[in-house]
Amino acid sequence: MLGRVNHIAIAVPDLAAATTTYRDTLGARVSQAQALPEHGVTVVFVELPNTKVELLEPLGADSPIAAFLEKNPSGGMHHICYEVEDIIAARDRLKAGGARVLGDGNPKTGAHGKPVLFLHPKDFDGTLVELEQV
Ligand SMILES: CC[C@H](C(=O)O)C(=O)SCCNC(=O)CCNC(=O)[C@H](O)C(C)(C)COP(=O)(O)OP(=O)(O)OC[C@H]1O[C@@H](n2cnc3c(N)ncnc32)[C@H](O)[C@@H]1OP(=O)(O)O
Ligand SMILES: [Co+2]
Repeated sequence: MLGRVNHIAIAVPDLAAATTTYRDTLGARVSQAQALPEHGVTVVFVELPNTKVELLEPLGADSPIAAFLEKNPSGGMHHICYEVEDIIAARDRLKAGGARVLGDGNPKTGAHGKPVLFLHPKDFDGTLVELEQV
């Protein structure tokens, strides 16, 4: 079911500072910031030869990453995104196996304009899993 790792996400308290760290200190290519109000975050992507790192900071009052940053004020690894060919088939197979799909269970459009879903971290070894249909 799983394809490539599309991105690994790091939640940060200050996206501009984290962008400077990756661009200047680490010499990486970093995209322009994308505000995603429907997801409660602003993101940039660090472009790497074999995958991407998504840096994300809260956007708005109800950001889903606010509690994470309260527990991890310096930031931290937030989720891993795997590519799938058929996100509905993946969702249905996972739900049939008892996994919790977050939100209303229907895919939303992610930062890449593709359908995404999130799976509860408690069902996947303490790791928030995002699936992106490619
Ligand atoms: C889609 C746009 C973009 C893209 O790539 O295209 C993005 O990736 S946007 C990313 C931001 N959006 C999301 O993360 C949506 C899914 N996330 C959620 O719905 C919440 O963050 C949730 C439910 C995973 C956690 O919410 P919250 O922290 O408010 O709830 P709890 O405090 O009740 O947490 C429950 C339990 O899970 C642990 N937890 C929370 N976040 C994480 C995490 N990132 N990794 C691992 N574990 C996590 C939390 O510590 C609680 O554990 P407990 O032992 O009960 O304290
Ligand atoms: Co993501």
